[in-house]
Amino acid sequence: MNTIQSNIANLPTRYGKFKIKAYKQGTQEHLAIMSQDFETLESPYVRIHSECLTGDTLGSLKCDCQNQLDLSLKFIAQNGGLVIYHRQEGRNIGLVNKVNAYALQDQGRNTIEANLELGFKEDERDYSIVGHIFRDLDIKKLKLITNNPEKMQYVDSLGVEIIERIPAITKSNKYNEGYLSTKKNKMGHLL
Ligand SMILES: Nc1nc2c(ncn2[C@@H]2O[C@H](COP(=O)(O)OP(=O)(O)OP(=O)(O)O)[C@@H](O)[C@H]2O)c(=O)[nH]1
Ligand SMILES: [Zn+2]
Repeated sequence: MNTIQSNIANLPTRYGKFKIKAYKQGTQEHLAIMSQDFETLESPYVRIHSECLTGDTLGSLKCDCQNQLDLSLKFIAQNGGLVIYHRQEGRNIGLVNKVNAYALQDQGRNTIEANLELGFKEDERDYSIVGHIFRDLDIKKLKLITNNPEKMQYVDSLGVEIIERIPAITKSNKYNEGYLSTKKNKMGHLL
């Protein structure tokens, strides 16, 4: 798919100073958020963060997304690396479908059952933009911040070496316990 990209700009944040670059693939726009020293790093820390408006922005307690994003931005500001803000909301089913999935979860379905009932796979994400960003930013080895083995397999399939996996585990609460246990027991997440 045709991809266009922006120039690099400065982004000072509450976590520290970053540089950002935007990429557009089809109708989706994504961000690479880099530490100041990014270009000097041989094997940067990398977080591929999947967009979750309800968690990242609204502070929803139904998932662990906001805590993971917070942890990643803090860690990368301090230790050097890159957060890819991968804008595939709701494991790429979009907001309307994700809210419908949440309505089904209100009736007792788990996160996988709700997706299947709406006619989607349990995970519809496509990581091709990540490969594009790695090539663009010349990343050949990295330390990946994730609990998701599928992300590791994807990075591996690009021929990019994962030197180390850093777990992205945050404190659970009574609203996301079920979600986290489904991810662990049914989706193979390393939790
Ligand atoms: N369809 C759907 N998407 C959800 C639900 N809860 C969270 N999401 C989305 O799931 C994505 C985050 O996936 P997670 O499984 O939490 O984590 P991950 O990105 O696969 O793995 P980590 O790298 O370990 O964080 C985001 O795009 C969220 O919007 C849900 O119940 N249904
Ligand atoms: Zn979330």
